[in-house]
Amino acid sequence: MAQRCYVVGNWKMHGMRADLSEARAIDRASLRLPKVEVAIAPPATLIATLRETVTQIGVGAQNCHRSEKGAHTGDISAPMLREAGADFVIVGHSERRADHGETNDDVKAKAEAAQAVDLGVILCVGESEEQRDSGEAEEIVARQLADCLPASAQRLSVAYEPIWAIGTGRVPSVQDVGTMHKWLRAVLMDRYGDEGKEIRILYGGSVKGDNAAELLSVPEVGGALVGGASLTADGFVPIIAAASALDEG
Ligand SMILES: O=C[C@H](O)COP(=O)(O)O
Repeated sequence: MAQRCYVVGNWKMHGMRADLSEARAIDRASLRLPKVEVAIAPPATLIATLRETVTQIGVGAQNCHRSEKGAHTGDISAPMLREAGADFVIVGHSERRADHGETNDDVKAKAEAAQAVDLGVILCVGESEEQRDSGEAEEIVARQLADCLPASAQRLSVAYEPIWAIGTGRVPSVQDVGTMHKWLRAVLMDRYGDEGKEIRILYGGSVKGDNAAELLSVPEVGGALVGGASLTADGFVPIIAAASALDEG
């Protein structure tokens, strides 16, 4: 069965209670666009409230600890996120790798911790500008993915996010996105066999209403992980609408 396109907003360190009105508007719009699976990952402080606020869209977290509990001041575990109302968690975002020194081993452990409590996982990978310029982006990102993959494909999605495209307004060519997604699909099938065919591979990095249709129509692109443009209904709904229109086309 063909899966719905998955469009996920990562609010990063943005969002106060007042911003939930945007999430409500996105939720209402999503009711009119049921062919697309929509979700928002707000900051942890808003997960429980967002869960109670929306009815159509998924609610996720942006990180979890690799352990279930313990002496880890300031951290939040996967079971805690689940209890707060999260459906999924993003792991391995390049901002977490850069800001908190997360390694591929950490990312894999976090993904497995999330799966252990039946949270969906969006596992992020992506190359730096230097790696792209050196002509080795595909090999490097495919290896990064192979090193991060959890033992099971349960509720797993992957997000390809070239670091140089995040928040910059720059996007790779559709050819480059297509080539990368093909490589990532090969890694997933190599690891999980036929199950690897079903894993959605999202594209992330400067997705907006005006480039979403083009990016989402690339073969093997199963959705989008959206930062800045997901913070408002005006920015996010056109992306969801573009995904919905593609499905009809
Ligand atoms: O997780 C989302 C990405 O980092 C993309 O962010 P952006 O849409 O602001 O470029």
